[in-house]
Amino acid sequence: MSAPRLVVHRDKELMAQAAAARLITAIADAQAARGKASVVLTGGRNGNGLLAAMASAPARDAVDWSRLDLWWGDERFLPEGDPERNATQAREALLDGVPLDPARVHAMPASDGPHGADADAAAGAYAAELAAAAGPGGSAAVPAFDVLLLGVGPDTHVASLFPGLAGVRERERTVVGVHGSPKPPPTRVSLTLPAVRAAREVWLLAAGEDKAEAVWTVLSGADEVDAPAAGARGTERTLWLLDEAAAARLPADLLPSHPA
Ligand SMILES: O=C(O)[C@H](O)[C@@H](O)[C@H](O)[C@H](O)COP(=O)(O)O
Repeated sequence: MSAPRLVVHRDKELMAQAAAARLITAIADAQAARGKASVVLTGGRNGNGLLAAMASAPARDAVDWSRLDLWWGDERFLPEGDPERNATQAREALLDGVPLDPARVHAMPASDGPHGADADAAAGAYAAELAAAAGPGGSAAVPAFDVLLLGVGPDTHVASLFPGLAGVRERERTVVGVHGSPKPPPTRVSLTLPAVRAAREVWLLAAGEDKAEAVWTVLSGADEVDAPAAGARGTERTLWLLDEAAAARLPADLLPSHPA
């Protein structure tokens, strides 16, 4: 397992713009190599900031949007169209402005969907959708995601996997219902770490001084149950995309030799 790579940018705006350019290139490279690309989106300020930066990126349409499969790492379990849903925010930031194939946009179920208010049933349905999409190159249960994005919470959570809670301890299922989330809303649906670790590349996004302790905790060797971001790694690469404020607590030996 290769060590995580860090890239530190001047501030959160530049981090979002650079991450957007990096994602555009990664998608275009995957599509050139395999004819399609599969990306897992994340919610939160950094995740949505990246999508907004993609929307205005000069190279945006180097992506063949019609051959891009989009999934989510987690979702707030709310009614369809709720402004707090990650899918709603992603559509506003980018998705409604690019020619995606709707059949390739896999939003997690809403709380007023076919599973009603049963987040565990919604999680099971999303796991089945992932398994149906898993082809050659993927694990038995999820597609071979090219890039899986994760915002990192100040408590080191990623997706809706929170320190010490049941979701981060899950080792069999790929998607779980989350109840009692410390970050509102309390009910969510989330990929688990086994699903995260099936991705070729995992990119962790952290900007702002409120993330500095979490970044230091995780990169200093914390256990994944205590610090879920510590369990987020790709089969080919794990990349931390930071700004200087979020990297401020890192000792010199953990910092990249040259700031980006
Ligand atoms: O549903 C969510 O809220 C996100 O998926 C969550 O995992 C988010 O990525 C982190 O909490 C970081 O959020 P910020 O970037 O806003 O700090």
